[in-house]
Amino acid sequence: MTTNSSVLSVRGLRTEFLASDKTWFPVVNGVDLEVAPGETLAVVGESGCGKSMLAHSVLRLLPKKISRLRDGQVLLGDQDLTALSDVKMRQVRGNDISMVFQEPMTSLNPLMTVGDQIAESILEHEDISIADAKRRSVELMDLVGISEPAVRAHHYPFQLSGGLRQRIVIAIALACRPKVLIADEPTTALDVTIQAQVLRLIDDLKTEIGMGVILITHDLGVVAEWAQRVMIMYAGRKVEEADAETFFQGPAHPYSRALLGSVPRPDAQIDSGEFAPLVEIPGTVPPLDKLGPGCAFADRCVYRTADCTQAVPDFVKVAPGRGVACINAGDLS
Ligand SMILES: Nc1ncnc2c1ncn2[C@@H]1O[C@H](COP(=O)(O)OP(=O)(O)OP(=O)(O)O)[C@@H](O)[C@H]1O
Repeated sequence: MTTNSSVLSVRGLRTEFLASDKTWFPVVNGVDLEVAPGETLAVVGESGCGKSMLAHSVLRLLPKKISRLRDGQVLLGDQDLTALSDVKMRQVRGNDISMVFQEPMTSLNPLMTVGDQIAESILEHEDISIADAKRRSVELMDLVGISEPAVRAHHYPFQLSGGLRQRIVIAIALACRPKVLIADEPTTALDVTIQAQVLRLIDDLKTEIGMGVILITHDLGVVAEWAQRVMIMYAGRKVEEADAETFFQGPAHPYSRALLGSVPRPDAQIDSGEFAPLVEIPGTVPPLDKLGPGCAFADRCVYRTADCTQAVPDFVKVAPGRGVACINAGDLS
């Protein structure tokens, strides 16, 4: 069972990929998470840290043959999604859990008008007439910021810009009023103004229908504005979790600190009125199939000590809703 306050509960999730030498290596490694109704949990980390694979594992959309869900539970209410048949899992997807991917074309049918695609999604989940579903699809298009929705409802995906297509995908994802929405960089293709509109839309609906949101993003500005809780991933593992306010006041993991140092912040304004330059984190995320025995961040960490390369640090809960996986976290200045 999920806890009373959670709509989705992930326990000890481990997903593996097949390396070129035919051995399996973890890309999601023992991850736990909880999402409450009406809450946005931001999942943050550099490219290749396993954020998308975490989302794909929850939805059981992993590429077959080269990847496998090795361990763990994904609890939606009292249902463990890892134990469902493929048929049952298809009913859960797009009904109880929806996902918005980075690339909208992967989610749209090129041979159907966008209005019909939204209406079809509504009809799958609600007992209303086709005419009402079409009317609702136009309303949803309006809601996600598409001008002239009644006209554009008759367009095919290829006739719309990338940004408009992404808004259609979001309309489809929200049409069934899911319990959980997983949004993987949902606004990457959109300009900043539209990005804020779309995030506000997700936020409004989240509050209105008590949906839990997992928001995967590289953008800490987006996290600060829209997320209540933050989970930082590095090399397939959860390295820090905190409520957003606590996190921004004082991130506990050296990686989180480095990430926060790498974004321009209004409070970092320097005297000339310019923003302080970005601080890059030296090095890159190591290949996940070649990780050593210690902390995967050790090579890039300014707080590294000899012990860091001995063993992978445990994720330790330091306060309710707060945890960190760093043996030196308590001593960072
Ligand atoms: N198709 C694939 N084949 C082999 N390995 C893969 C594949 N997709 C992902 N991986 C492995 O999974 C790891 C995590 O990838 P994932 O896409 O989850 O990262 P991410 O944090 O979502 O990055 P991004 O922000 O760029 O989307 C990669 O570093 C890689 O080792």
